[in-house]
Amino acid sequence: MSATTNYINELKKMGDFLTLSRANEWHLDDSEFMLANGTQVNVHDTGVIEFQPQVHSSKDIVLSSAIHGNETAPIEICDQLIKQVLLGQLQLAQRVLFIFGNPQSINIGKRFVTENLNRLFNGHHSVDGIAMNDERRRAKKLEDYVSDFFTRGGANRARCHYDLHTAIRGSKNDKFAVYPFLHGKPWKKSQLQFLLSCGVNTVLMMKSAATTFSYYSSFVHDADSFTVELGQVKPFGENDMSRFAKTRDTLTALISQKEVSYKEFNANDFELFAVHRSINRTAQNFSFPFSDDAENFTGFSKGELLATDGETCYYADVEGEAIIFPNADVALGQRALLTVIPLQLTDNII
Ligand SMILES: O=C(O)CCC(=O)N[C@@H](CCC(=O)O)C(=O)O
Ligand SMILES: [Zn+2]
Repeated sequence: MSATTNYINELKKMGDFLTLSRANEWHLDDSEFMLANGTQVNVHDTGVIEFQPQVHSSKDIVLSSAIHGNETAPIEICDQLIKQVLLGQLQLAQRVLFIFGNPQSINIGKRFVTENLNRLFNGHHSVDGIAMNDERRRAKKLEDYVSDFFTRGGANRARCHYDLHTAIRGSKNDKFAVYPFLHGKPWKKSQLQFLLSCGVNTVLMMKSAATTFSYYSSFVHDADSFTVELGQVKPFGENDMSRFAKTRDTLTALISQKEVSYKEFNANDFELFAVHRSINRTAQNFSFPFSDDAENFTGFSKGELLATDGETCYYADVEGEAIIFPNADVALGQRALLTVIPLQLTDNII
């Protein structure tokens, strides 16, 4: 029996695509098969599995996790959903592409192996003069799988991509989403309603292009795409999965129902923030004046020190400027801190 036939039989029996992906860190031969309920399954690579239901569908949905390998809660959520589909316990109504981004980084329990995968999308994987590595090759492949998935779905279908993460630090607003820069296109209430149903009431609106997976799908494929932060990083086995029940139930409904109705849009249900600025680390001696347990969304008074990058000191220039994703250990040239300020809804929302 070939290795591929072997893994197909095992998948049909156990539904454990996560273990299969972790056992094949950077490559898995592709394969296709059909479930008893008529769902077409395509394994494109390690960590990349597509489901197409027999019924007519209207949405092409990408659910990614493990773009950072130590962010385990989203991996567990997706693992459960994939198992339910493979074992015929969940009947899909929509096309879905699940992605475990970086199986080797899951195995080593780290954010990445050589380089942060989420800084390599939108073409940043291939830059003249910079040597390729496993994460760069993986970023390119993931772009291609997403591109192929949306292209085969065809035009005039709803496209969405939820890239699921957890944050390194605790957050005053435990769950939040990053809405990639839309280049002037309007934000969508329907997407905020979906996020709220997931238990995410806090959204940061980016104001510039990025190298992230969610920005790639949004910019290149016009998908409704978000980075979704589902609480704080924990090792496998330490996540209280009851904290993710709303997210799991909403994702289940999204992929298994023809249409899902959400609570009517009410701006008061949300806390929206505009990204005020992004501070990059450019010097070896980069530091924050606050402790490692300072939470995301902690606000600073105007004039307070936010970060020191070599000779440059950054001070809050707006009252209440709040910190997001502070990380002094990033590679030189990369984002070490985002700051945000509250955003009042404008009319650029439909
Ligand atoms: O908590 C942190 O410092 C990082 C959590 C994380 O991985 N966040 C994403 C956000 C991506 C985006 O800006 O859309 C990342 O840093 O890649
Ligand atoms: Zn992450």
